[in-house]
Amino acid sequence: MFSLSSTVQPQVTVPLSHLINAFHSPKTTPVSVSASISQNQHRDVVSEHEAPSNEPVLNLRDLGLSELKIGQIDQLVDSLLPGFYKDKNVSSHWHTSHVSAQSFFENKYGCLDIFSTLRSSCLYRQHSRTLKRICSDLQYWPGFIQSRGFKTLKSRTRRLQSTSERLAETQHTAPSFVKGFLLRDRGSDVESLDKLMKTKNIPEAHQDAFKTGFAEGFLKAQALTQKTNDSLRRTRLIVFILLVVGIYGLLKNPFLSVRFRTTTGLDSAVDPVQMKNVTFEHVKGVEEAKQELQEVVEFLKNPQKFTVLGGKLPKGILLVGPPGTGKTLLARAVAGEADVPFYYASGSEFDEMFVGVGASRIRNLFREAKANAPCVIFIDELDSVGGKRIESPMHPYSRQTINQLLAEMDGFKPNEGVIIIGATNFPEALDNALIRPGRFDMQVTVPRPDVKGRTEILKWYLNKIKFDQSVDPEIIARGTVGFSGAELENLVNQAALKAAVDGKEMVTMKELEFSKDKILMGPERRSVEIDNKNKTITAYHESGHAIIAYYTKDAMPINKATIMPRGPTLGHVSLLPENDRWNETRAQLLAQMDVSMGGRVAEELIFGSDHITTGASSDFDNATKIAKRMVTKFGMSEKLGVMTYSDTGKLSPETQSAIEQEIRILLRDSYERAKHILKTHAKEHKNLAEALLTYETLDAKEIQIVLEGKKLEVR
Ligand SMILES: Nc1ncnc2c1ncn2[C@@H]1O[C@H](COP(=O)(O)OP(=O)(O)OP(=O)(O)O)[C@@H](O)[C@H]1O
Ligand SMILES: [Zn+2]
Repeated sequence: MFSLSSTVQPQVTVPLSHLINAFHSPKTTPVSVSASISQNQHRDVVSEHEAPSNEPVLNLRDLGLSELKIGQIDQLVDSLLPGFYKDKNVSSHWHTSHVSAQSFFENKYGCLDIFSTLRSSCLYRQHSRTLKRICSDLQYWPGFIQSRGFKTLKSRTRRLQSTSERLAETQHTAPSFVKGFLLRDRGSDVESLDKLMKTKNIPEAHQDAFKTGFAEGFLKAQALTQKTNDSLRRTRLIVFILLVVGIYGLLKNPFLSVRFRTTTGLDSAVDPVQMKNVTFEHVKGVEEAKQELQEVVEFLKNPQKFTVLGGKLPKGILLVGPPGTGKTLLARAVAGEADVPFYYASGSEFDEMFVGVGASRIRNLFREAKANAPCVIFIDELDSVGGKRIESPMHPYSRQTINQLLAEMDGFKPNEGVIIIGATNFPEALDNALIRPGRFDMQVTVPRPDVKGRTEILKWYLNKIKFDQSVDPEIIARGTVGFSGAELENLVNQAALKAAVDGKEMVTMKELEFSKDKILMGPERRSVEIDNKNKTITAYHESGHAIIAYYTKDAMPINKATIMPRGPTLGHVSLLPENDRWNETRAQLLAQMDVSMGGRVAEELIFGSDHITTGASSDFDNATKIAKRMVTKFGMSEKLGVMTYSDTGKLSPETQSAIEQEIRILLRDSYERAKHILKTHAKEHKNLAEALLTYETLDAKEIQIVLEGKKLEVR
């Protein structure tokens, strides 16, 4: 319950008229002041029952006392009633703890003990003796403070039951003026304060001042609580309004409402996202896919136009392609182009351990989509919901989820305007039922972009950053065979970060090359200490590769040579295909092998056969793979003919040894060709190795300058 009583003063209604009446009514009922006052008995005196609630509330101005300060009460009382406290026998055990006394009082009466509060907050500490006693007495006055607290039915009945008993006790135990109040309320004789003062021998002239002193105390307390009360009411109003507005917003806001509803598990739903800002313009390098999806856009724009002629559009389109090639982007662009809602769901969201949850989510998704047709539902990672998996302990209800998906897809008519686009990296993993006509019956391949596509994607993302005019996106595109759109976006972003770290104003080719190498080969290992001997070996090894590449007609053009350690390598030479190679010629394959051999040949020629290193092992791997494929797959061996040998382990020993023999010959010949070139160009080889030792990294132009025997400009 909403209880503020411990921190903020609750609403107070002090029946001041009682106090004032007591001061001024000359009632003369005999007084019996009890000497022994028990705290518990006193508490029990007061009950909610007896609290007069409609009494007029006086304010300070009515009494002409608005200027009187609380601190003055003590003085006032002391001067007016010198002997009053000395002989008043107030039990000292009351003062043990005003905090617990107060909470005890509250629990008991359901109202706040304002005197105790006053006493503890200001008076008690400052006037420990005199006012403490006054306040102790006042504590048992029926000054009612209606606390907005927590009351149990039990405690209330208990109070009601015991009221009469307690009143009886009061007559013997309560201070006389308290009793006066109580008894007056019940129509009995009332003891007046005047009488009390007479028994205490207060001089007549001082009695009025004494009474007003008490009145002032009450009024001060009331004024204070009234003020607090006003601000409390205002705060409550504001909190209430905020609460109402908050709940309303929660239900109205689509994003929040999704979250709100998804927390309820079974009732989860997905809300659409309007995709106005994503169009086909944003998807680069996948022209064929865009063309195929164009008709879906037309359909979404005007479903009737298509169905009038009896045409049937696919319900489901499957986008197939490697990760990061823009499948999600394409689906968004379809919705954006058609300006219809886009419902995104990831297959893994439906993969639930609990029975029915996945199926229920699918149901909700389709229900909402149908209500908002025309629209696009996109299910990413379709294989994780629609895979051909047998029910396993990990996915106990997958079958149920697939069935629900199939049922939903079958359940709406083609012209309803709902298009489901699924995306997967593994179409072969999909359940056959899903790719049957009437379901995901249109497949669109989204391949990795070719060099033209990569150039376009790089240009697109370069245009979003500051880059130098000398940047040639095509060079980067040529060096990033196999990169997806997402990887190219990342490359440009990393280059921008690198430029920022280096304090550059623009991104140049250097940063782009840097981030490309970082993605391809891992980060630079600048901290690695490589001794001069190893550095020299690496420089000659890498320039060996470069020289072969440079002087072999069918080798790919060199892009860069470096002896900067990166990832697991100590250096590398990168070559750029002029185009994506869809086909490779025999000469090109042999050239690749020769370039691979260049490193080891260089080591042998420069340092001697005893000083060759282990650094060429991956070069040999590479060369061996090419040679093996030439012999067993491409029919490029005269001896073994145009036959393919897929499982070499199952071949006859003779064939196996013949294959091995052919591979060995190819590798040996390659090694010899490389040796010949390096011997012929020993001078260039040496110059290049020295340039690498000096500059660490050389680009294509610089390599050419060195090999032409020109001097490199000092960088
Ligand atoms: N062809 C592209 N043109 C422009 N940006 C692209 C392209 N491909 C990918 N991107 C960028 O990469 C991000 C990731 O691509 P997206 O999520 O569409 O790939 P995906 O094929 O759906 O990948 P996944 O299979 O991992 O879900 C896109 O948001 C976009 O920024
Ligand atoms: Zn090498």
